[in-house]
Amino acid sequence: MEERKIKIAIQKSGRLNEDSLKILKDCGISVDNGRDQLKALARNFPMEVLYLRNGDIPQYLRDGVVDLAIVGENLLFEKGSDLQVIEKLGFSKCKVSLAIPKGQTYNSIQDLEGKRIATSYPNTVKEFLQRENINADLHIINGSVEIAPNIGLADAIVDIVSSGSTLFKNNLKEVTTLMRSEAVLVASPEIPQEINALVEKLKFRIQSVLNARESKYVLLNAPNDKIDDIIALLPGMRSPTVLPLAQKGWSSIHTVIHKDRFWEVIDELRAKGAEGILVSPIEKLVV
Ligand SMILES: Nc1ncnc2c1ncn2[C@@H]1O[C@H](COP(=O)(O)OP(=O)(O)OP(=O)(O)O)[C@@H](O)[C@H]1O
Ligand SMILES: O=P(O)(O)OC[C@H]1O[C@H](OP(=O)(O)OP(=O)(O)O)[C@H](O)[C@@H]1O
Ligand SMILES: [Mg+2]
Repeated sequence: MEERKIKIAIQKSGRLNEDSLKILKDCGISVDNGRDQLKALARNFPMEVLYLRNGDIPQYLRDGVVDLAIVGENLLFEKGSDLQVIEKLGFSKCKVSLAIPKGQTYNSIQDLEGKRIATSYPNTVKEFLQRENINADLHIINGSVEIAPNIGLADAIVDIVSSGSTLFKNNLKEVTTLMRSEAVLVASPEIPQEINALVEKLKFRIQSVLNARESKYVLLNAPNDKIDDIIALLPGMRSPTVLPLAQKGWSSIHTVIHKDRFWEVIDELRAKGAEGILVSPIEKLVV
């Protein structure tokens, strides 16, 4: 019998499409980009990719039409809170925020009482208003939400904010954040047992890719009498590798540094006498 493949849903076009395909590619799984077709078979992994509208994906997961999907966390909050997130993927980071016209004063959430709020995320806004004990009128619009206050349709909006440039261009200011979001891998509650091992295999690959994206491989040279001081600075994986250089009295030290600590550690290393510091990206990091 033919092996059952993983069916994964990816956004057909939009913010998540490219990075979703990129993460699969980094996992060694290559597929066509979905520009011309709605379904594609991966070339080197038992996987079928379905290219769908983001907003439709929660229902497909629920029905078991797909086993896995990559969506924004904010969409799950809006219409998929019953679905299980199996991995945060670290891209498409954004906020869902409330914004009002720049010229308006804002003291507290209470200012929204009785106001009109335009949004594409009604459930998210309703939950927020309920939590804050506020009554407001919701206007549901599917796109270009930021235009609503300028055309007199609403007093405030709730929409996605990333760089803030769309708010800026529309003369709006962010006043509060309802939630933070990033792309996530989500599972269907109906995943058949026969593909559990495949799902685990994919998860393992994704984790190795994400670990690698977070870290840098660092090589440096140091005089032998500085090695202990330098090693004390290095977080490393287990402990750094120290190899003698051809030049007497010197060694080469190899280690892995988390990208968030990177510049801080490099400055400290230089201060302790490290030289010839070479930094490279890591392709996969299996821990
Ligand atoms: N400016 C942005 N910066 C970062 N992430 C974003 C941004 N805009 C949207 N996102 C994230 O990408 C997801 C998809 O957004 P996008 O606008 O591409 O599609 P959509 O209109 O929500 O869905 P559909 O596929 O149904 O048309 C959002 O749910 C959000 O998580
Ligand atoms: O803070 P910024 O960096 O400006 O990003 C925020 C904008 O990005 C998204 O729209 P998108 O470009 O996806 O267009 P859409 O309305 O067609 O979905 C979102 O709906 C905001 O309008
Ligand atoms: Mg959008």
